[in-house]
Formats: sequence, structure tokens, C-alpha cells
Amino acid sequence: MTTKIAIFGVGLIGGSLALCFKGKPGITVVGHAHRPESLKRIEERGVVDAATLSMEEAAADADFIFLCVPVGLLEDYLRKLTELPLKPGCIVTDVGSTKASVAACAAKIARPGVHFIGGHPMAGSERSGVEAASTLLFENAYYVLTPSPDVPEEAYQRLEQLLAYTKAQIVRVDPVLHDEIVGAISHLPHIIAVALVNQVRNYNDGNGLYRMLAAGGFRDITRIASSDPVIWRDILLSNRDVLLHLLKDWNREIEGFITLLEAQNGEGIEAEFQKANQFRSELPERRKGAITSLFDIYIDVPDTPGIIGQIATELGLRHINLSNMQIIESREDVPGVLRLSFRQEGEMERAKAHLQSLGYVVYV
Ligand SMILES: NC(=O)C1=CN([C@@H]2O[C@H](COP(=O)(O)OP(=O)(O)OC[C@H]3O[C@@H](n4cnc5c(N)ncnc54)[C@H](O)[C@@H]3O)[C@@H](O)[C@H]2O)C=CC1
Ligand SMILES: O=C(O)C(=O)Cc1ccc(O)cc1
Repeated sequence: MTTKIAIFGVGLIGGSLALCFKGKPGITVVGHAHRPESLKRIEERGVVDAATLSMEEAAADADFIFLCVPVGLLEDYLRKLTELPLKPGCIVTDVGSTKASVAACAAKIARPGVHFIGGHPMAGSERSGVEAASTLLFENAYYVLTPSPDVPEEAYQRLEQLLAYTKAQIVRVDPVLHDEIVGAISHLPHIIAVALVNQVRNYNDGNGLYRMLAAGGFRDITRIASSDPVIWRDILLSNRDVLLHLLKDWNREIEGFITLLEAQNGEGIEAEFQKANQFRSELPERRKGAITSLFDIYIDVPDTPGIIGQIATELGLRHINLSNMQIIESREDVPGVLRLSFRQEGEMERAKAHLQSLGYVVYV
């Protein structure tokens, strides 16, 4: 007996799920695309067993349906699906970054024999599209499921079992609580990153030195400002009420700093850093959360032509995936420091060991 999985919206998340399931015993993965160009991209990337432009064909006889489209389209897709003949016992799930609105919609249009279980894999990246899909995206990440109380335990278990292929850790959370928490730890940071980049962008209009000097740390803390505008428009609008609340709290935090600075209150500033330091040191180590970390190593490199190409080639030959490469400083008489970033801790460890074996001085 085969298990059919239909994926609507085969982009970064849909494509990564498809890669986790494809080729597993008894599983067939069918991808749905809304236009011929997307269909071509999915086929070229080879993430599914079959791809189609027909919703009906994709959904027919599916045991699991994953909705992996932007949040603003989820309710539309749910409505369209309820008009199609679905296999009895079919599980419909989604991967949207907000959960309350889609749960409310599913409850309204629920029909017997079809189980909706909201989901949110809390790993991703600022990149989008099927080209960025990876089997490793969800490994060691949390995957939130938000079943309503009337979802049978048997259906929940079936989905949980299937998701074991992602190697993520499943967590059950109430959809409204999910939106409050993820609003604070993911959506608010995205707004802050975008606002910060745009603030500096405005200063840079008057003096290009801002951009020139804004490397390193600025780049790190604003990585997520490069996220897809349409995906994030939908997320923020969908979690509007929570975010308006959080932004008011954020204003109060910033006001606090203004007051401390105006009063030249050094002790107060120190106390703020100490509080933050303490809480941050208690964050779980190295597990992927809503904001994915990169794993960095630093290497001293002599300023000789071709050295960077040599390092990249060495890693490429060993199939070690490099996510980013940056020269921190390079003057003629000083060795440069090269930063290599990896999305997987394992890749970072392999790169470190290999480069050390070649005689490079590597720091973590
Ligand atoms: N980007 C991330 O890191 C994460 C995103 N999510 C959620 O996953 C969902 C998908 O996001 P990504 O995979 O990042 O985006 P993506 O842009 O890589 O993929 C979106 C997919 O939806 C399709 N699509 C776009 N517009 C469409 C339309 N008008 N009609 C039908 N299909 C359309 C696209 O062709 C693409 O296949 C979103 O709901 C997002 O909130 C969840 C976790 C992480
Ligand atoms: O790039 C990052 O670190 C992210 O923030 C990825 C991300 C984006 C959206 C989500 O709902 C969850 C994770």
C-alpha cells in the first residue's frame, strides 16, 4: 500500500518537506504548482515524484496534504480543498508561520472524515524558492503542531509519525499561544531587523561610509531583513493584533534606553546588559529555533592571490556546503581573517577538521 503526499506550494518549505519524504518506503510525493513556470522549477529541482497544475489531481487519493503557500493564501486553499473529493481519513496540514487564523478557518469549514492539523516547522531561512530547499532544513528544529481538541489522536499520531522523516522535534501548542510566542521571538525580530536596515539606509543616502563600514555584526543581526517581502507581508498582517501589542512593548524598551542615556545612568545601562546577558545565556544551545543560526569558523589567511578560491575548492571537493564566506580584514602586511559560515553544525565541524589538517589556524 502506498502513502500519497500532496504538497501545495513547492518552495523553500514545501520543497524541503518533499525532499524529506521522497524515496521513503511506500511513499509517493506529488507537488502542485499554480503556474507553468513554477511547475518547471519543481521538475528541474527533482524534489517530487510527480508535479501537476491541477489541484484536483494533486489532492485525489492523498493521505496527507501539506499547504506550503504564503499565509495569505492558506484560507483560500483550505476552502478550495473542501470542494474536492478527498480520501476518507485524509490529513490536511499547513506550514504557515501563524496558526490562529488558519485554525479558525479550518474549524468553520470542517467536514467529516477530513482532519485539519495546523503545523509550523520552526526552521527556515531568509532565502526562498524550491532552489533553496534542503533535506536538512528541519533537522534538530522544533516543529509545532496545533491540533484542535476534536482531532482524533489516531490522526495526530499518523502525522507525527510521518514528520519523523524531517528529524524535527514535534511540540503541541495552542494556536493562539503559538502566535503570541512566535510573534515575540520571530515576527518582532524581523520587523526590528528591517527597520534597523532602513534607518541606516536613510543615513547612507547622505554618506556612503555607513554602508561601507556596516559589515560584521550589523550584517549578522540583520540577516533576516533579506527575507521574502510577500511571505513576510502575509505573516505580519496575519499576526497584526499580537504585533501591535509587541511593538508597543518594544517602544517602551527603547524609551527606557532614551531615559537612561538622557540621565547618563551608567549603572542602569549596565543592569540592562546584565539582565539580557543572563537570559541569553540560558537559551537552548545549538537547537534550531524560529531564527536559524549559522555556524561560523574563522581562519587566518595570508594575503596571497587565490587563497580563498583554494579554501572554497577544498571544501567543495569534500561536499561540505558553505553558506557564506567573508574577509573580515585584509591588509598587505597583516594576515586576513576569513569567516566561513555553515547552516549545519556537522558541516562546520568537518570543515574545521579538514582545514586544520591542511595546516590552517582555525578558530570557532
Ligand atoms: N521561509 C521560512 O523560513 C519559513 C516559512 N514558513 C511558512 O511556509 C510557507 C511557505 O514559505 P516559503 O517556503 O518560505 O516560501 P516560498 O516562496 O519559497 O514558497 C512559496 C510557494 O508558494 C507558491 N506560491 C506563491 N504564490 C502563490 C500563489 N499566488 N498561488 C499559489 N502558489 C503560490 C510558490 O510558487 C512557492 O512554491 C509560508 O506560509 C511561510 O509562512 C514556515 C517556516 C519557515
Ligand atoms: O532565517 C531565519 O532564521 C528565520 O527566521 C526562518 C524562519 C522564517 C519563518 C518562520 O516561520 C520560521 C523560521
